[in-house]
Amino acid sequence: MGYAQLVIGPAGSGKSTYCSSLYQHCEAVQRTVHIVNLDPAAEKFDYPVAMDIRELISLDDVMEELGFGPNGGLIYCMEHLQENLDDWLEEELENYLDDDYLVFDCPGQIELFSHVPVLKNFVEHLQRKNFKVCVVYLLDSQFMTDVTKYISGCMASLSAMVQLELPHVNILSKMDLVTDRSGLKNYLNPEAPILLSQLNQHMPPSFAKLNKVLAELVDDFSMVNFVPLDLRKESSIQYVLSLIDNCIQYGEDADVKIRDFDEPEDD
Ligand SMILES: Nc1nc2c(ncn2[C@@H]2O[C@H](COP(=O)(O)OP(=O)(O)OP(=O)(O)O)[C@@H](O)[C@H]2O)c(=O)[nH]1
Ligand SMILES: [Mg+2]
Repeated sequence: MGYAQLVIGPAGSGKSTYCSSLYQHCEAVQRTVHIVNLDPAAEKFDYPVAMDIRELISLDDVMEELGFGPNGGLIYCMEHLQENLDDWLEEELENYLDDDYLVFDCPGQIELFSHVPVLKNFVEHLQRKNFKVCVVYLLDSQFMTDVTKYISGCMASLSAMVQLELPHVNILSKMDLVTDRSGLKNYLNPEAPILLSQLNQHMPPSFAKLNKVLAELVDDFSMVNFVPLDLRKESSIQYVLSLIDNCIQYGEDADVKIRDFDEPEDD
């Protein structure tokens, strides 16, 4: 049994920075995680790269040789990854043992978790290999400054939940940039009436009906809740990690084993 986080979210939401902070945190508490780069366009890393999609295919080559633009090129690369799950990924995974914990740093194009089945197939492959996978969706705290941006971020998260059907943790990243925390609660646990009134304030009256449906969707499902993450604080990273671990039952199996072993048997 292996464990995995699939770190997704809009471009620039802080995925790679999260991965590197997580790596450092784990190193400090003497826990091993392996960070995998799944972004064929990535150029520099603040974490040791355990596996790298660029060894399979690089965006530069695809753009140069096939004439794709950056976004089309990225989708091409990810589809190439999908076609190579049985060889490239399979071979790479052989380097990891049963209890290993992998963190996949994904590209930021939201197409990847809205309508292209690549990540879905990727995850299914991991599951066949006995990995327990949790989606970690990052949204930049700056999205709170504009409720219309925020709701689109929620929709993207919902779409990942629906498409990937996995345990899912939403994170509001870059909390160090938030100075005014007064309205924070409304964004961490959004409620329909508040969202609705804010949306209506920001959009022309013709959107009222749509706003109502959107606000209710986010609220009704109670699926979109965010956990704030402030990378300056070890306690914040620790808390987020414990939530994710809990979702994939990391550590629980080990506990059970110890308990089984310790407890005397009744005759
Ligand atoms: N202040 C602050 N800035 C951050 C934080 N996390 C990331 N950033 C900055 O936000 C920018 C984007 O961060 P990345 O980690 O590269 O974001 P990403 O989601 O990996 O971006 P893509 O891979 O391009 O989608 C960088 O300039 C980071 O320095 C944070 O917690 N606080
Ligand atoms: Mg990145």
